[in-house]
Amino acid sequence: MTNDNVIQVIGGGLAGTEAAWQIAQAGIPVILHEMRPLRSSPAHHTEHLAELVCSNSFGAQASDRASGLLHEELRQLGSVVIGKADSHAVPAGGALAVDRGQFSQDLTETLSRHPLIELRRGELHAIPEGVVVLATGPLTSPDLAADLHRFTGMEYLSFFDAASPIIVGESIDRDIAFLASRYDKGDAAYLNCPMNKEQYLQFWQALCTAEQAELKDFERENAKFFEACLPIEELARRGEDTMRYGPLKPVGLFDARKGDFRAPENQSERPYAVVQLRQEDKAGQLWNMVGFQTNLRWGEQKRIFQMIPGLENAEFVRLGVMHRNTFINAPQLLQPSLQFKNRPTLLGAGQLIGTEGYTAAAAGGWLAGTNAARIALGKDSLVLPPTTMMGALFEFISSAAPKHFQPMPPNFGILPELGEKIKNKQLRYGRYRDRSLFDLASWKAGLSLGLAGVI
Ligand SMILES: Cc1cc2nc3c(=O)[nH]c(=O)nc-3n(C[C@H](O)[C@H](O)[C@H](O)COP(=O)(O)OP(=O)(O)OC[C@H]3O[C@@H](n4cnc5c(N)ncnc54)[C@H](O)[C@@H]3O)c2cc1C
Repeated sequence: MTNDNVIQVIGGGLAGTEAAWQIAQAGIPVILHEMRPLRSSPAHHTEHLAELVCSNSFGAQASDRASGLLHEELRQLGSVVIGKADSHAVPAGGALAVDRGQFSQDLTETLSRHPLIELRRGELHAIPEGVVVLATGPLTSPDLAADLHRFTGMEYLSFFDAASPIIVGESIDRDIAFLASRYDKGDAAYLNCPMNKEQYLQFWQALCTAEQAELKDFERENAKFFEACLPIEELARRGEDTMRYGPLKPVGLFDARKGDFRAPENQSERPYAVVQLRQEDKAGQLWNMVGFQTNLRWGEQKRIFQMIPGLENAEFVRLGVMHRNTFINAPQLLQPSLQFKNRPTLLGAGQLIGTEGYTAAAAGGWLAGTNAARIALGKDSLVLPPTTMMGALFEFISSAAPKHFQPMPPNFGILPELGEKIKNKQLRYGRYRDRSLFDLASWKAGLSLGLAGVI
């Protein structure tokens, strides 16, 4: 590809894939650089674009939830990532979960077929000239990270994130595990492993005393975890009941083989704790352990997770791992258009700029890609965060941290009614009822991790 107008996107993860697609759809040629498979990150396993490194879920679908709202808006904005997520959805109650293999393979093929996209395999060691979208994620390769460090003159921020194990479906004991979605929402999509009190307490004790994998530099700096994705052993250490109020909460789950869960005589059948498994692939051959991200030694993972009723003979195709995720201090370095303040032709997207999670990465990729195309086309006005949630978030950021952001125009995107409600704090989100708008938005959609360093 020789066109002078060509835009370079670095990183073929969730954000880079979306950005490259939006640029190409705007009629601009784009080179998408992806270092895999020539060089892999510690968390990726395949050579495909938009690989999901841990859970296969993009979060709740309902449009009054932060993730669902972003899904809906991204759909309307022509997001290729959410479009393909819809095409490869697997049953997951009220969540948008995908067959990760089919999803990433389809995106790789779709982008490779686009006449304006050149998928170039190889690691970039320095930020190139021209219009560039930087989307190398939380595990940016060390050379490029050093170049970015030189360019920004600022230290990275970081936290630790972990991935959970995946189990072969046939090795799960279906006489014990039962199919159900919490509160009977949607299809009975999850496999649930019920525990009585004694089983739970033994399991809890085992987790509290289990051997951790080597933490290397993690220990020295007193590891900060991402609170929305804590390792299961860290939850266990926080108290006997913490897991029962988190991923193992027993409410809304009942084994239909035991009768009607609403009947008073069946109340005693309620489990003390429940481990949930979410379907990984369309065929239902693989299941991932929901909320079981972990940094235990692999031998310990097998020993302890096989204590879970129904998983006594579980065969693991992937075990949990933990990685340090780094990101830049976005509020100090970026404009709301995602352009770097000191080089407007360079844009950032995805978790590199602090937007944690698959859905948020796609949203940032959409915005950075759209703006990069507009810059290359010489358009003078740039799109600001266009979705309701992003709009609400940036509005909030503007008022909370005026020194870091320009005020947003009163534009609440394409679901204006919801946006207004969020802005006026009228809309509360189920389990986040007691939290502020900032907490809610930061968890799902924002530049919050960047903000955490400055507010
Ligand atoms: C261990 C772990 C567990 C996680 N669990 C979850 C979860 O359960 N749910 C969730 O929603 N989110 C989870 N996340 C976060 C999620 O993975 C990210 O938010 C999301 O993938 C970010 O998308 P991205 O495009 O910014 O980065 P990525 O998806 O990581 O993509 C970045 C891409 O850039 C490439 N790259 C890096 N450096 C270079 C270079 N120099 N040259 C060329 N290419 C390069 C990488 O190979 C990669 O393909 C987890 C992250 C980690 C690390």
